[in-house]
Amino acid sequence: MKTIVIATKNTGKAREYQEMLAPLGIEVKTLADFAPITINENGKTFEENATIKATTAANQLQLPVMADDSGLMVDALGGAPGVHSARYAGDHDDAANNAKLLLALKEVPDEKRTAHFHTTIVGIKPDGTKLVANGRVDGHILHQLTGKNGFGYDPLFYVDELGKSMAQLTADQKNQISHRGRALRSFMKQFNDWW
Ligand SMILES: O=P(O)(O)OP(=O)(O)OP(=O)(O)OC[C@H]1O[C@@H](n2cnc3c(O)ncnc32)[C@H](O)[C@@H]1O
Ligand SMILES: [Mg+2]
Repeated sequence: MKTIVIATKNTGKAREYQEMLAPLGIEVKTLADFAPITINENGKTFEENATIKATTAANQLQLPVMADDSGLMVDALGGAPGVHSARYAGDHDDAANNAKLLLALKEVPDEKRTAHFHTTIVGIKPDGTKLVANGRVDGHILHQLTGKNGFGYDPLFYVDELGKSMAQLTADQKNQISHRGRALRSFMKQFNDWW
Protein backbone atom coordinates (compact mmCIF):
# COMPACT_ATOMS: atom_id res chain seq x y z
CA MET A 1 0.00 0.00 0.00
CA LYS A 2 1.26 3.49 -0.90
CA THR A 3 1.26 6.13 1.84
CA ILE A 4 0.99 9.81 0.97
CA VAL A 5 1.42 12.73 3.33
CA ILE A 6 -1.02 15.62 2.93
CA ALA A 7 0.56 18.75 4.39
CA THR A 8 -2.57 20.04 6.08
CA LYS A 9 -3.71 20.95 9.58
CA ASN A 10 -7.35 21.13 8.48
CA THR A 11 -9.25 18.05 9.69
CA GLY A 12 -12.08 18.60 7.18
CA LYS A 13 -9.68 18.49 4.24
CA ALA A 14 -7.82 15.51 5.69
CA ARG A 15 -11.06 13.55 6.01
CA GLU A 16 -11.97 14.26 2.38
CA TYR A 17 -8.57 13.06 1.13
CA GLN A 18 -8.94 9.92 3.23
CA GLU A 19 -12.41 9.27 1.78
CA MET A 20 -11.21 9.73 -1.78
CA LEU A 21 -7.81 8.00 -1.61
CA ALA A 22 -8.60 4.96 0.56
CA PRO A 23 -10.64 3.32 -2.26
CA LEU A 24 -7.54 3.69 -4.49
CA GLY A 25 -5.46 1.78 -1.93
CA ILE A 26 -3.58 4.87 -0.79
CA GLU A 27 -3.14 5.53 2.92
CA VAL A 28 -3.27 9.21 3.94
CA LYS A 29 -1.11 10.72 6.63
CA THR A 30 -1.27 14.38 7.64
CA LEU A 31 0.96 16.75 9.58
CA ALA A 32 -0.76 15.54 12.76
CA ASP A 33 1.13 12.22 12.34
CA PHE A 34 4.55 13.88 12.62
CA ALA A 35 6.48 16.24 14.88
CA PRO A 36 5.22 19.84 14.51
CA ILE A 37 6.26 21.70 11.33
CA THR A 38 6.02 25.48 11.02
CA ILE A 39 4.66 26.60 7.65
CA ASN A 40 4.47 30.25 6.60
CA GLU A 41 1.59 30.45 4.16
CA ASN A 42 2.55 33.87 2.83
CA GLY A 43 2.16 33.31 -0.93
CA LYS A 44 -0.04 35.48 -3.13
CA THR A 45 -1.65 32.66 -5.09
CA PHE A 46 -3.12 29.24 -4.34
CA GLU A 47 -0.25 27.61 -6.20
CA GLU A 48 2.38 29.56 -4.29
CA ASN A 49 0.81 28.63 -0.95
CA ALA A 50 0.34 24.98 -1.85
CA THR A 51 3.97 24.88 -3.03
CA ILE A 52 5.18 26.43 0.24
CA LYS A 53 3.22 23.88 2.30
CA ALA A 54 4.33 20.89 0.22
CA THR A 55 7.98 21.95 -0.07
CA THR A 56 8.35 22.73 3.64
CA ALA A 57 6.91 19.36 4.63
CA ALA A 58 8.76 17.34 1.95
CA ASN A 59 12.10 18.87 2.98
CA GLN A 60 11.52 18.22 6.64
CA LEU A 61 10.02 14.72 6.34
CA GLN A 62 12.06 13.54 3.31
CA LEU A 63 8.87 11.99 1.92
CA PRO A 64 6.66 12.79 -1.10
CA VAL A 65 4.04 15.29 0.04
CA MET A 66 0.83 16.74 -1.36
CA ALA A 67 -0.58 20.07 -0.19
CA ASP A 68 -3.92 21.72 -0.85
CA ASP A 69 -4.51 25.45 -0.91
CA SER A 70 -8.08 26.39 -1.49
CA GLY A 71 -10.62 29.12 -1.02
CA LEU A 72 -13.90 30.76 -1.87
CA MET A 73 -14.09 33.47 -4.54
CA VAL A 74 -17.19 35.69 -4.39
CA ASP A 75 -17.78 37.74 -7.53
CA ALA A 76 -19.58 40.62 -5.78
CA LEU A 77 -16.56 40.97 -3.48
CA GLY A 78 -14.04 41.10 -6.33
CA GLY A 79 -12.92 37.52 -5.65
CA ALA A 80 -12.59 37.83 -1.86
CA PRO A 81 -11.96 36.08 0.46
CA GLY A 82 -9.87 34.11 -2.08
CA VAL A 83 -6.42 33.11 -0.83
CA HIS A 84 -7.35 34.68 2.53
CA SER A 85 -10.38 32.40 3.03
CA ALA A 86 -9.06 30.65 6.15
CA ARG A 87 -8.46 33.92 8.01
CA TYR A 88 -11.13 36.14 6.44
CA ALA A 89 -12.47 37.17 9.86
CA GLY A 90 -9.00 37.11 11.42
CA ASP A 91 -8.70 33.84 13.24
CA HIS A 92 -9.28 30.66 11.21
CA ASP A 93 -12.76 30.43 12.72
CA ASP A 94 -15.45 29.02 10.39
CA ALA A 95 -18.39 30.61 12.25
CA ALA A 96 -16.78 34.06 12.28
CA ASN A 97 -15.80 33.74 8.59
CA ASN A 98 -19.37 32.81 7.64
CA ALA A 99 -20.82 35.68 9.70
CA LYS A 100 -18.46 38.16 8.04
CA LEU A 101 -19.37 36.87 4.58
CA LEU A 102 -23.12 37.19 5.25
CA LEU A 103 -22.62 40.75 6.46
CA ALA A 104 -20.50 41.71 3.44
CA LEU A 105 -23.27 40.42 1.11
CA LYS A 106 -26.21 41.81 3.11
CA GLU A 107 -27.39 44.16 0.37
CA VAL A 108 -26.41 41.91 -2.56
CA PRO A 109 -29.37 40.35 -4.44
CA ASP A 110 -29.52 36.65 -5.38
CA GLU A 111 -28.47 37.05 -9.01
CA LYS A 112 -25.26 38.81 -7.94
CA ARG A 113 -24.27 36.27 -5.26
CA THR A 114 -22.31 34.06 -7.67
CA ALA A 115 -19.16 32.40 -6.32
CA HIS A 116 -16.84 29.46 -6.78
CA PHE A 117 -14.58 27.30 -4.67
CA HIS A 118 -11.07 26.66 -5.98
CA THR A 119 -8.43 24.10 -5.00
CA THR A 120 -4.84 23.87 -6.14
CA ILE A 121 -3.02 20.67 -5.19
CA VAL A 122 0.77 20.63 -5.38
CA GLY A 123 2.80 17.43 -5.03
CA ILE A 124 6.49 17.74 -4.17
CA LYS A 125 9.04 14.95 -3.80
CA PRO A 126 12.19 15.41 -1.69
CA ASP A 127 14.16 15.84 -4.97
CA GLY A 128 11.86 18.76 -5.88
CA THR A 129 9.80 17.03 -8.60
CA LYS A 130 6.52 18.93 -8.71
CA LEU A 131 2.98 18.15 -9.87
CA VAL A 132 0.16 20.72 -9.93
CA ALA A 133 -3.59 20.21 -10.39
CA ASN A 134 -6.59 22.51 -10.06
CA GLY A 135 -10.33 22.16 -9.56
CA ARG A 136 -13.35 24.41 -9.11
CA VAL A 137 -17.09 24.26 -8.46
CA ASP A 138 -19.56 27.07 -9.16
CA GLY A 139 -22.44 28.21 -6.99
CA HIS A 140 -24.16 31.00 -5.08
CA ILE A 141 -23.86 32.36 -1.57
CA LEU A 142 -27.00 31.70 0.50
CA HIS A 143 -28.64 34.14 2.95
CA GLN A 144 -28.36 31.78 5.91
CA LEU A 145 -26.39 28.77 7.11
CA THR A 146 -27.97 25.66 5.57
CA GLY A 147 -26.94 22.06 6.31
CA LYS A 148 -24.65 20.42 8.84
CA ASN A 149 -22.06 18.49 6.83
CA GLY A 150 -18.66 19.53 5.52
CA PHE A 151 -16.65 22.42 6.96
CA GLY A 152 -15.69 26.03 6.36
CA TYR A 153 -18.05 27.93 4.04
CA ASP A 154 -20.01 24.81 3.02
CA PRO A 155 -23.25 25.85 4.82
CA LEU A 156 -23.37 29.11 2.81
CA PHE A 157 -22.46 27.66 -0.60
CA TYR A 158 -25.37 26.64 -2.83
CA VAL A 159 -24.22 24.15 -5.46
CA ASP A 160 -25.96 25.15 -8.68
CA GLU A 161 -25.74 21.72 -10.31
CA LEU A 162 -27.31 19.88 -7.35
CA GLY A 163 -29.75 22.47 -5.98
CA LYS A 164 -28.50 22.02 -2.42
CA SER A 165 -26.02 23.66 -0.10
CA MET A 166 -22.59 22.01 0.05
CA ALA A 167 -23.31 21.20 3.73
CA GLN A 168 -26.49 19.32 2.75
CA LEU A 169 -24.53 16.90 0.58
CA THR A 170 -23.28 13.53 1.81
CA ALA A 171 -19.51 13.12 1.91
CA ASP A 172 -19.64 11.12 -1.33
CA GLN A 173 -21.81 13.70 -3.08
CA LYS A 174 -19.48 16.53 -2.05
CA ASN A 175 -16.37 14.64 -3.17
CA GLN A 176 -18.00 13.93 -6.58
CA ILE A 177 -18.56 17.59 -7.46
CA SER A 178 -16.25 19.60 -5.20
CA HIS A 179 -13.28 21.75 -6.19
CA ARG A 180 -11.13 19.35 -4.13
CA GLY A 181 -12.56 16.20 -5.72
CA ARG A 182 -12.02 17.62 -9.20
CA ALA A 183 -8.47 18.75 -8.41
CA LEU A 184 -7.65 15.35 -6.91
CA ARG A 185 -8.98 13.40 -9.90
CA SER A 186 -6.87 15.60 -12.19
CA PHE A 187 -3.86 15.06 -9.89
CA MET A 188 -4.35 11.27 -9.86
CA LYS A 189 -4.28 11.11 -13.68
CA GLN A 190 -0.63 12.16 -13.47
CA PHE A 191 0.16 10.55 -10.10
CA ASN A 192 2.03 7.45 -11.27
CA ASP A 193 4.43 9.44 -13.45
CA TRP A 194 5.12 11.89 -10.61
CA TRP A 195 5.52 9.18 -7.97
O1 LIG B 1 -3.51 25.25 5.13
P1 LIG B 1 -4.09 23.97 5.70
O2 LIG B 1 -3.40 23.47 6.91
O3 LIG B 1 -4.28 22.91 4.64
O4 LIG B 1 -5.62 24.29 6.18
P2 LIG B 1 -6.43 25.65 5.98
O5 LIG B 1 -7.78 25.48 6.59
O6 LIG B 1 -5.62 26.82 6.44
O7 LIG B 1 -6.63 25.68 4.42
P3 LIG B 1 -6.31 26.83 3.37
O8 LIG B 1 -5.11 27.59 3.78
O9 LIG B 1 -6.32 26.17 2.03
O10 LIG B 1 -7.57 27.77 3.52
C1 LIG B 1 -8.73 27.41 2.86
C2 LIG B 1 -9.96 27.91 3.59
O11 LIG B 1 -11.01 27.98 2.60
C3 LIG B 1 -12.17 27.39 3.09
N1 LIG B 1 -12.41 26.12 2.36
C4 LIG B 1 -11.51 25.39 1.63
N2 LIG B 1 -12.09 24.28 1.15
C5 LIG B 1 -13.35 24.31 1.58
C6 LIG B 1 -14.44 23.43 1.43
O12 LIG B 1 -14.32 22.28 0.78
N3 LIG B 1 -15.60 23.77 2.00
C7 LIG B 1 -15.74 24.91 2.67
N4 LIG B 1 -14.76 25.78 2.89
C8 LIG B 1 -13.57 25.49 2.34
C9 LIG B 1 -11.95 27.10 4.55
O13 LIG B 1 -12.36 28.22 5.28
C10 LIG B 1 -10.45 26.94 4.65
O14 LIG B 1 -9.99 27.23 5.93
MG1 LIG C 1 -3.95 27.39 5.49
